[in-house]
Amino acid sequence: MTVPFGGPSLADLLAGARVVSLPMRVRFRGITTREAVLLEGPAGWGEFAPFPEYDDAEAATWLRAAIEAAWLGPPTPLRERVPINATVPAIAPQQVPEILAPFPGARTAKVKVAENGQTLAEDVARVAAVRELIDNVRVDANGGWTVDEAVTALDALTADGPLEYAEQPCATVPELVEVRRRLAEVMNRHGRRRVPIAADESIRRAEDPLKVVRTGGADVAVVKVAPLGGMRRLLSLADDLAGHGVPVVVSSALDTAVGMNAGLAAAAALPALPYACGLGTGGLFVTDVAEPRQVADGSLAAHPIAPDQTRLAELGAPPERAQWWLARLRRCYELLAVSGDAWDE
Ligand SMILES: O=C(O)CCC(=O)C1=CC=C[C@@H](O)[C@@H]1C(=O)O
Ligand SMILES: [Mg+2]
Repeated sequence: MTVPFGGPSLADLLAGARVVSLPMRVRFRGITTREAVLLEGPAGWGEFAPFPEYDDAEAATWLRAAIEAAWLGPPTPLRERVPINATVPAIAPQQVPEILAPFPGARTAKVKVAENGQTLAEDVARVAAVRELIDNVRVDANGGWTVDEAVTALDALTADGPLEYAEQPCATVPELVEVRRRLAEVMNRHGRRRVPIAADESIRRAEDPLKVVRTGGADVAVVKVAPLGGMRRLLSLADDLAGHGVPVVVSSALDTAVGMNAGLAAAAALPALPYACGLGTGGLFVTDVAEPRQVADGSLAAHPIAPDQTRLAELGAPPERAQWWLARLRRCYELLAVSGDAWDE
């Protein structure tokens, strides 16, 4: 069997693998339990946690990122702390103060909108409740609107104040281009500040992550370590995006404390960090695999933390789920090995 990027063998990976299952405080992205495989290697810990519905080809990229973290370690940091945004799931307005409590000093909030089964009035009420506590608000629709719905919704959501940006208002790149153009007209007519468009799924799930930028569909790019295949790949994409004048926002993929190490390390190594990062999602778990990092003055310390053995034992996944994850890890390893992938340092 070929060993990918001169890194670990499959036996090395499995030797240090722990499958965990973390209960969540609130439903987020339709899930209430987050499962992950944590890998211990010579450079530290890495996390393999592609969402269950992803196929093996997409999941293999996440494994690449896990191996990079545990066998190669983080890139050289340029800062010690990383500013983060508060993340607000699609909850009722009354729950907003409780959701914002674990983010002391956060100056930016990201609010989920366009949730299945909810109305625009609910989105408007949630954003209004957030604005009472944090005035710089961005929204994330996860591609849930049509072009018409996005224009109507973003018009309504800016009636009482500007939005920092709207993340993935529609699913496809041509729709993002259209929304961006139509919104500029509407905002201009109302004499309001333009709503910049941020691309998330159009970057992390795309064959060509630069396409959305080249076609004029995004002002900002949301970048995540695991779906991009690692910290160094994220840094290299950020460099290409900077060449197009597009800044990045590093976000989590609902990572455990181990996966968060990689997001924070990537953010700490970026030459420019103009936006608060979506790396404050640790608070969405009831318990995490390490003592939770505390948010102070709206930022998190960037240095890596190791998982706690007692917590790992307590959070161990049920045997059938552990088997499912280890079988997935084996298949993804084979895909990486066959692709002959190599570290591009
Ligand atoms: O960006 C943030 O504030 C937190 C991260 C976050 O929102 C997400 C993490 C994981 C899965 C995604 O559905 C979601 C996102 O769409 O950005
Ligand atoms: Mg998003």
